[in-house]
Amino acid sequence: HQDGRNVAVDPDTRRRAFSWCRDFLSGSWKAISVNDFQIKIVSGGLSNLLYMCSLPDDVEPTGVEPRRVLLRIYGAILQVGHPDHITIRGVDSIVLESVMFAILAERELGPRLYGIFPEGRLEQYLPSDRLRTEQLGFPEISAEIASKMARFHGMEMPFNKEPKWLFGTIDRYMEQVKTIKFVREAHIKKFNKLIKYDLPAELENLRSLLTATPSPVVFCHNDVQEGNILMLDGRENSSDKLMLIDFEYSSYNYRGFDFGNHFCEWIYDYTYDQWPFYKAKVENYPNRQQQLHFIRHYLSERRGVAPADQARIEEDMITEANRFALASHFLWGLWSIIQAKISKIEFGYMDYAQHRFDTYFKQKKLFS
Ligand SMILES: CN(C)c1cc[n+](Cc2ccc(CCc3ccccc3)cc2)cc1
Repeated sequence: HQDGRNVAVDPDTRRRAFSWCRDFLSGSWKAISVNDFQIKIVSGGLSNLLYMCSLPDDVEPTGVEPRRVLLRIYGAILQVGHPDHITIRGVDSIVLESVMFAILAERELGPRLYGIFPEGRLEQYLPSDRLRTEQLGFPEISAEIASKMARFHGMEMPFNKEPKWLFGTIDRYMEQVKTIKFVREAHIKKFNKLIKYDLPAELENLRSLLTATPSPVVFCHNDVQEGNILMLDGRENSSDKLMLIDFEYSSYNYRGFDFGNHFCEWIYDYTYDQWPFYKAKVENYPNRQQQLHFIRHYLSERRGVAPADQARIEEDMITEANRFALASHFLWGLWSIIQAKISKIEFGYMDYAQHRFDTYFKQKKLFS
């Protein structure tokens, strides 16, 4: 639970938050004063600022308005390619992401949406905990992640259905990596080690391998990792206890990427509190039996598949997932090299990139 540190919220944010809650939630929110208004910081990351806003305990909602909401204030993001200045997030991505959030909210696949305005939005506050990396492998949890992913993939969304996100993003990152000039000795040494992989040549091998790997184009989450999965409070005995969140990178994409990327995230624990601030255990990558378990629950949303076909379908999906896992290593490996240059967050991005590419070449031998 991130009930927010005791950090006081600055008066200006308190005033703006209060007026958004009053104007967009209405009901009892119009009956309280700014002093009665409760606000606590949930997370003050660089990309988004999150606050929990509540009515005072002794005030009940008069109608359908929620008594507690999550206020998200869009942060400026680091525009890659211009590492020396922060630009305001591109308008197009805010509009697309807001439409996506609203549609998923209405279809009950994401948190409810109570207010939306240029600076941010008011979302349903979900009492919950984020999953821990080790929980991804728990059979019951893995089964529910698979069925939530299947529901996500079944969505018809008003976005471009050309599957250009994966290699469009990889190609863009590759161009940026080619122009990066590291100055810190530690970065230069690690970068020179990475160069030995001849990544531009390897990218062409990956492109042809995946072109030869059939994978349906569906609406993908693209970042199904433990930090983006909520374990909802009070659902201990329910089979519906998880919610996928953070759709910032969602797009039409090859289904295999969501499988393989999620399988890769079983390896990486980002909560490690010492350098390099992640823990990698390649042995945690799901084995064949765990992959089958995931795929069977993903397919269980489907009806009437003949048993003989089922075995063949499962086998093909295992190949599909493990080949697209290579794209996950490649994509986030390149992303991490760029972050090493532009990010202010203390994290072993170059070490992480090296690990992703090392694992890429190891798994390539096994799966392709
Ligand atoms: C942009 N995007 C959807 C992703 C980027 C990277 N990754 C892999 C990944 C995830 C998390 C991290 C750790 C980021 C972090 C940095 C400092 C402190 C805590 C976490 C690194 C790489 C997944 C998705």
